[in-house]
Amino acid sequence: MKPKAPESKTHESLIEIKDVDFCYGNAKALDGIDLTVRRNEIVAFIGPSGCGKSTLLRCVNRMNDLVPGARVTRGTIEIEGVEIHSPEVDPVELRRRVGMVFQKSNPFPQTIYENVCYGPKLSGIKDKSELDGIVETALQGAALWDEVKDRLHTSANGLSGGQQQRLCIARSIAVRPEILLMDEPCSALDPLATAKVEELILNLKEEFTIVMVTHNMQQATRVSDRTAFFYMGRLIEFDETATLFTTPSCKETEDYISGRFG
Ligand SMILES: Nc1ncnc2c1ncn2[C@@H]1O[C@H](COP(=O)(O)OP(=O)(O)OP(=O)(O)O)[C@@H](O)[C@H]1O
Repeated sequence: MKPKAPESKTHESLIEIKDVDFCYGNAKALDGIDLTVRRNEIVAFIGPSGCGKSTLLRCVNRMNDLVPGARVTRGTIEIEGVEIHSPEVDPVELRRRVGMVFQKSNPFPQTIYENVCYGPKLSGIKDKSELDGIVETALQGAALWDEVKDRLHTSANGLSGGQQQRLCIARSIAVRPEILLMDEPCSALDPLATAKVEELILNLKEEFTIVMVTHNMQQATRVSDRTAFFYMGRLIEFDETATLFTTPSCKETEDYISGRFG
């Protein structure tokens, strides 16, 4: 008898959000969100402006902790079965495991090399050859190595917008996170740079689990496995991307994807 193949990790739940309400002061921004993200999938969050996509994204690595008065008021968020607000979870370590890429690329005003090895250095790595290896691997992973390998010690500000965004992705993956959160990572890029970053995101899926906010519905269809549609702080529908965009179950989803509002 053939030995049983090792169970695929593809469908394992990595992030489990259960019945989450979130408030900024007294204003409720999220209402009863239930959503599970599987390992090595790409989930897209879509919906009209102000519906809570970025808020939910920032809940996953507790970035909202930095906003005064902002808090989860109900429900739980677990990563690999551990509630991220429990006392044993160090938010700094959580943010290493759950990296973030922002809408506008934000390289530090330093060299390309220094940008990528910033996180690893902070975590105590000092050995030059180890850092060199980390920088090369991260830049390769971000599909930027060939373009910058001869100018690693020049300023990151000399890169194009698309290259800067890939540098920020390299900086995020240099600390080996498990999850990458991306908040409209292509919204400041032209179509060519967007295509490169989208291709990169698809490749990163082999190693990472990705949750991305996008206003671009074509981008969600090109890149994501599953899509979540939000409206006024609620998760209206969450399904396989092809299903959600072709045969949505809810009227609000249909109205939004067909451009009737938003
Ligand atoms: N720092 C903040 N303080 C107070 N309210 C906030 C803050 N950030 C967001 N909000 C409010 O929370 C709600 C959800 O905002 P959020 O940014 O999560 O929406 P979004 O769907 O990501 O919007 P967009 O697509 O425009 O980025 C909005 O009503 C917004 O005004």
